[in-house]
Amino acid sequence: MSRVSVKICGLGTEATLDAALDAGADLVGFVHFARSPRHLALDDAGRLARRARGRAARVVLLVDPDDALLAAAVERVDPDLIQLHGRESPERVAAIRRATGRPVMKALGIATADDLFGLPAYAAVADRLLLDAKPPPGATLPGGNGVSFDWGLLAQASLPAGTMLSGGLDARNVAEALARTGLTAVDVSSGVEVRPGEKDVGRIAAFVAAARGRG
Ligand SMILES: O=C(O)c1ccccc1NCC(=O)[C@H](O)[C@H](O)COP(=O)(O)O
Repeated sequence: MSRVSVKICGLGTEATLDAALDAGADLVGFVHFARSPRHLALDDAGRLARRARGRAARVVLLVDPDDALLAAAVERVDPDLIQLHGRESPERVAAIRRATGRPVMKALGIATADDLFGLPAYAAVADRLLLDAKPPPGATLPGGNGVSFDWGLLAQASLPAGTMLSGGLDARNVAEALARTGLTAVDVSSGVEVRPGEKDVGRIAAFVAAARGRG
Protein backbone atom coordinates (compact mmCIF):
# COMPACT_ATOMS: atom_id res chain seq x y z
CA MET A 1 0.00 0.00 0.00
CA SER A 2 1.26 3.52 -0.75
CA ARG A 3 2.26 5.80 2.08
CA VAL A 4 -0.79 7.29 3.75
CA SER A 5 -1.10 11.05 3.49
CA VAL A 6 -2.42 12.72 6.65
CA LYS A 7 -4.03 16.12 7.16
CA ILE A 8 -4.66 17.53 10.60
CA CYS A 9 -7.34 20.20 10.32
CA GLY A 10 -8.33 23.04 12.61
CA LEU A 11 -4.96 23.68 14.24
CA GLY A 12 -4.84 26.84 16.30
CA THR A 13 -1.71 26.93 18.42
CA GLU A 14 2.01 26.64 17.86
CA ALA A 15 2.19 23.61 20.20
CA THR A 16 -0.45 21.61 18.35
CA LEU A 17 0.92 22.67 14.97
CA ASP A 18 4.38 21.50 16.04
CA ALA A 19 2.88 18.21 17.24
CA ALA A 20 1.34 17.66 13.81
CA LEU A 21 4.59 18.56 12.04
CA ASP A 22 6.74 16.44 14.36
CA ALA A 23 4.39 13.49 13.90
CA GLY A 24 4.88 13.81 10.13
CA ALA A 25 1.54 15.22 8.98
CA ASP A 26 1.61 16.02 5.27
CA LEU A 27 -1.00 18.77 5.40
CA VAL A 28 -2.00 21.16 8.17
CA GLY A 29 -5.31 23.00 8.04
CA PHE A 30 -6.37 26.39 9.35
CA VAL A 31 -10.09 27.10 9.56
CA HIS A 32 -11.37 30.58 8.76
CA PHE A 33 -15.09 30.39 9.46
CA ALA A 34 -16.46 32.61 12.21
CA ARG A 35 -18.98 30.08 13.59
CA SER A 36 -16.34 27.41 14.10
CA PRO A 37 -14.67 26.79 17.49
CA ARG A 38 -11.51 26.36 15.35
CA HIS A 39 -11.83 29.74 13.65
CA LEU A 40 -8.61 31.67 13.18
CA ALA A 41 -8.23 35.26 12.02
CA LEU A 42 -6.31 35.33 8.75
CA ASP A 43 -3.26 36.91 10.37
CA ASP A 44 -3.14 34.15 12.99
CA ALA A 45 -3.51 31.51 10.28
CA GLY A 46 -0.71 33.26 8.39
CA ARG A 47 1.59 33.18 11.42
CA LEU A 48 1.06 29.43 11.84
CA ALA A 49 1.38 28.87 8.09
CA ARG A 50 4.77 30.60 8.08
CA ARG A 51 5.88 28.31 10.92
CA ALA A 52 4.89 25.24 8.88
CA ARG A 53 6.46 26.41 5.63
CA GLY A 54 8.55 23.68 3.99
CA ARG A 55 7.43 21.04 6.49
CA ALA A 56 3.85 20.39 5.39
CA ALA A 57 1.36 21.72 2.87
CA ARG A 58 -0.53 24.64 4.44
CA VAL A 59 -4.27 24.55 3.86
CA VAL A 60 -6.65 27.43 4.45
CA LEU A 61 -10.24 26.26 4.89
CA LEU A 62 -12.98 28.61 3.70
CA VAL A 63 -16.75 28.24 3.36
CA ASP A 64 -18.40 29.85 0.31
CA PRO A 65 -15.77 32.61 0.22
CA ASP A 66 -16.37 35.73 -1.83
CA ASP A 67 -13.62 37.16 -4.01
CA ALA A 68 -12.48 39.67 -1.38
CA LEU A 69 -12.03 36.98 1.27
CA LEU A 70 -10.15 34.76 -1.17
CA ALA A 71 -7.76 37.57 -2.06
CA ALA A 72 -7.16 38.35 1.61
CA ALA A 73 -6.62 34.68 2.47
CA VAL A 74 -4.08 34.25 -0.31
CA GLU A 75 -2.22 37.41 0.67
CA ARG A 76 -2.20 36.86 4.44
CA VAL A 77 -1.94 33.07 4.72
CA ASP A 78 -0.07 32.23 1.49
CA PRO A 79 -1.64 28.75 1.45
CA ASP A 80 -0.35 25.82 -0.57
CA LEU A 81 -3.94 24.64 -0.96
CA ILE A 82 -7.37 26.24 -0.55
CA GLN A 83 -10.01 23.92 0.93
CA LEU A 84 -13.57 24.85 -0.03
CA HIS A 85 -16.04 23.43 2.48
CA GLY A 86 -19.28 25.13 1.47
CA ARG A 87 -21.78 24.78 -1.36
CA GLU A 88 -19.41 25.98 -4.08
CA SER A 89 -20.51 24.79 -7.54
CA PRO A 90 -18.01 23.19 -9.94
CA GLU A 91 -18.03 26.49 -11.91
CA ARG A 92 -17.19 28.44 -8.75
CA VAL A 93 -14.40 26.00 -7.86
CA ALA A 94 -12.90 26.48 -11.32
CA ALA A 95 -13.21 30.26 -11.04
CA ILE A 96 -11.54 30.29 -7.61
CA ARG A 97 -8.69 28.16 -8.89
CA ARG A 98 -8.19 30.53 -11.84
CA ALA A 99 -8.47 33.73 -9.82
CA THR A 100 -6.18 32.69 -6.96
CA GLY A 101 -3.66 30.62 -8.91
CA ARG A 102 -3.68 28.21 -5.96
CA PRO A 103 -4.59 24.52 -5.98
CA VAL A 104 -8.05 23.85 -4.63
CA MET A 105 -9.41 20.92 -2.62
CA LYS A 106 -13.20 20.65 -2.75
CA ALA A 107 -14.96 19.01 0.20
CA LEU A 108 -18.09 17.02 -0.61
CA GLY A 109 -20.63 15.75 1.91
CA ILE A 110 -21.60 12.10 1.57
CA ALA A 111 -24.64 10.44 3.13
CA THR A 112 -26.07 8.18 0.43
CA ALA A 113 -24.95 6.67 -2.89
CA ASP A 114 -26.71 9.56 -4.67
CA ASP A 115 -24.12 11.96 -3.27
CA LEU A 116 -21.47 10.25 -5.38
CA PHE A 117 -23.09 11.30 -8.67
CA GLY A 118 -21.77 14.84 -8.40
CA LEU A 119 -18.17 13.78 -7.93
CA PRO A 120 -16.99 13.68 -11.57
CA ALA A 121 -17.98 17.33 -12.15
CA TYR A 122 -15.87 18.39 -9.19
CA ALA A 123 -13.02 16.00 -10.03
CA ALA A 124 -12.78 17.76 -13.40
CA VAL A 125 -12.10 21.18 -11.86
CA ALA A 126 -10.54 20.62 -8.42
CA ASP A 127 -6.97 19.56 -7.74
CA ARG A 128 -8.16 17.26 -5.00
CA LEU A 129 -11.39 16.00 -3.43
CA LEU A 130 -12.16 15.51 0.25
CA LEU A 131 -15.09 13.28 1.18
CA ASP A 132 -16.73 14.18 4.49
CA ALA A 133 -19.92 13.16 6.25
CA LYS A 134 -22.90 15.43 5.64
CA PRO A 135 -23.59 17.49 8.77
CA PRO A 136 -26.06 15.74 11.09
CA PRO A 137 -29.49 17.36 11.68
CA GLY A 138 -29.13 20.43 13.84
CA ALA A 139 -25.41 20.83 13.23
CA THR A 140 -24.27 24.42 12.84
CA LEU A 141 -21.03 23.62 11.02
CA PRO A 142 -20.61 22.22 7.51
CA GLY A 143 -17.67 20.13 8.72
CA GLY A 144 -15.70 19.24 11.81
CA ASN A 145 -18.70 17.46 13.34
CA GLY A 146 -16.97 14.22 14.28
CA VAL A 147 -19.42 12.00 12.41
CA SER A 148 -18.61 9.30 9.85
CA PHE A 149 -20.48 8.27 6.73
CA ASP A 150 -20.93 4.71 5.50
CA TRP A 151 -17.49 3.89 4.05
CA GLY A 152 -19.08 0.99 2.17
CA LEU A 153 -20.62 3.56 -0.20
CA LEU A 154 -17.17 4.06 -1.71
CA ALA A 155 -16.65 0.38 -2.53
CA GLN A 156 -17.77 0.69 -6.16
CA ALA A 157 -16.81 4.35 -6.64
CA SER A 158 -14.07 5.40 -8.98
CA LEU A 159 -12.28 8.18 -7.15
CA PRO A 160 -9.40 10.38 -8.32
CA ALA A 161 -5.95 9.67 -6.88
CA GLY A 162 -5.34 11.59 -3.70
CA THR A 163 -9.00 11.72 -2.65
CA MET A 164 -9.08 12.40 1.07
CA LEU A 165 -11.37 10.59 3.50
CA SER A 166 -12.68 12.49 6.51
CA GLY A 167 -15.52 12.55 8.99
CA GLY A 168 -15.41 11.00 12.43
CA LEU A 169 -11.94 9.51 12.09
CA ASP A 170 -9.72 8.88 15.09
CA ALA A 171 -6.75 6.72 16.05
CA ARG A 172 -9.02 3.76 16.75
CA ASN A 173 -10.88 3.62 13.44
CA VAL A 174 -8.53 5.14 10.86
CA ALA A 175 -6.83 1.85 9.91
CA GLU A 176 -10.20 0.20 9.29
CA ALA A 177 -11.40 3.23 7.30
CA LEU A 178 -8.34 3.04 5.06
CA ALA A 179 -8.67 -0.70 4.58
CA ARG A 180 -12.39 -0.54 3.77
CA THR A 181 -12.22 2.37 1.34
CA GLY A 182 -8.87 1.69 -0.30
CA LEU A 183 -8.08 5.40 -0.02
CA THR A 184 -4.59 6.54 0.98
CA ALA A 185 -5.28 10.01 2.37
CA VAL A 186 -7.12 11.00 5.54
CA ASP A 187 -8.16 14.17 7.32
CA VAL A 188 -9.11 14.60 10.98
CA SER A 189 -10.26 17.31 13.31
CA SER A 190 -12.55 16.29 16.22
CA GLY A 191 -10.84 12.91 16.58
CA VAL A 192 -7.64 14.59 17.82
CA GLU A 193 -9.38 16.98 20.22
CA VAL A 194 -10.31 16.82 23.89
CA ARG A 195 -13.22 19.21 23.27
CA PRO A 196 -14.36 21.17 20.19
CA GLY A 197 -11.53 23.42 19.12
CA GLU A 198 -8.96 22.06 21.57
CA LYS A 199 -6.44 19.80 19.89
CA ASP A 200 -4.38 17.34 21.91
CA VAL A 201 -0.74 16.69 21.07
CA GLY A 202 -0.88 13.04 22.16
CA ARG A 203 -3.99 12.36 20.07
CA ILE A 204 -2.38 14.00 17.05
CA ALA A 205 0.70 11.76 17.33
CA ALA A 206 -1.46 8.67 17.90
CA PHE A 207 -3.62 9.46 14.87
CA VAL A 208 -0.68 9.90 12.50
CA ALA A 209 0.91 6.69 13.80
CA ALA A 210 -2.34 4.74 13.42
CA ALA A 211 -2.90 6.07 9.90
CA ARG A 212 0.59 4.91 8.94
CA GLY A 213 0.07 1.46 10.46
CA ARG A 214 2.20 2.15 13.52
CA GLY A 215 -0.68 2.43 15.98
O1 LIG B 1 -13.58 22.02 11.53
C1 LIG B 1 -14.39 22.96 11.45
O2 LIG B 1 -14.71 23.64 12.43
C2 LIG B 1 -15.02 23.28 10.14
C3 LIG B 1 -15.84 24.38 10.05
C4 LIG B 1 -16.44 24.71 8.86
C5 LIG B 1 -16.22 23.92 7.74
C6 LIG B 1 -15.39 22.81 7.82
C7 LIG B 1 -14.78 22.48 9.01
N1 LIG B 1 -13.95 21.37 9.11
C8 LIG B 1 -13.63 20.61 7.94
C9 LIG B 1 -12.56 19.61 8.02
O3 LIG B 1 -11.67 19.56 7.18
C10 LIG B 1 -12.64 18.53 9.05
O4 LIG B 1 -11.36 18.05 9.27
C11 LIG B 1 -13.54 17.43 8.50
O5 LIG B 1 -14.84 17.93 8.39
C12 LIG B 1 -13.56 16.24 9.47
O6 LIG B 1 -13.96 16.67 10.72
P1 LIG B 1 -14.08 15.64 11.92
O7 LIG B 1 -15.22 14.73 11.62
O8 LIG B 1 -14.33 16.50 13.10
O9 LIG B 1 -12.78 14.91 12.01
